[in-house]
Amino acid sequence: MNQSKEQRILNFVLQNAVRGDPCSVIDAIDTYCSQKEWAMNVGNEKGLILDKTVEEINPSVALELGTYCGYSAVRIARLLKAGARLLTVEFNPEFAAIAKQMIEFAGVQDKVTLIEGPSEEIIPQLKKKYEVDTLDFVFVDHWKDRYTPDTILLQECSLLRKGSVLLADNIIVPGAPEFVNYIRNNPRFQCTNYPSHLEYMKVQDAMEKAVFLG
Ligand SMILES: O=c1[nH]cnc2c(O)c(F)c(-c3ccc(F)cc3)cc12
Ligand SMILES: [Mg+2]
Repeated sequence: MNQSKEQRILNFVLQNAVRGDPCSVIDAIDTYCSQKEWAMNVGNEKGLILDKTVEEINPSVALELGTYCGYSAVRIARLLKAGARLLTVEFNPEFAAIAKQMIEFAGVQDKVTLIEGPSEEIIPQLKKKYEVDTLDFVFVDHWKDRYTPDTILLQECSLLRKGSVLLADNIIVPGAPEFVNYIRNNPRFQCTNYPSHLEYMKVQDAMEKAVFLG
């Protein structure tokens, strides 16, 4: 049966990166996706904005919505302090299976809990089933139509505290105009826009940071 693009990305990592070395996994994915096949990893330019945000917050508990192949899960987990953890949610079973192998090969599996399912079902389970109190950091990178409803759901489930930081990808491409309108006009969030480029392309994109004010 024909291999998927995501399987080809994983194979390239297994053959070209170093087991247990997250940076080599990140570099291998970026090499493959810039030279061979484009894929929707956050990439290295926006990835540096993600890195700086994670380092600034130094989160104990982080949530990622949209795992895909695990590129940003590895990016985030490699920066987490001892005992800190990342919960990452992926709806697509094929993507989740690839991401699991990617996370394990990178050697960050002890910091990462990969949860397969729709975000609207997983978010309400985080407190009781996944023993989350509140989230220090949320990387929003799943599907533009879920950005606003899931941000509202996080608040309804009391998962945000004063100072919790959301970082959303793809503000320009594919774009999340309804989310931008919601979050920038919501007095409970302090927003900052970070212009950048679409992964592996010379196309304008941006990330939006939103700090919950409590
Ligand atoms: O669906 C997505 N979820 C999360 N991140 C994405 C992304 O970073 C993209 F670039 C894109 C994208 C896909 C096709 C294009 F032509 C442009 C952007 C999509 C997603
Ligand atoms: Mg994205």
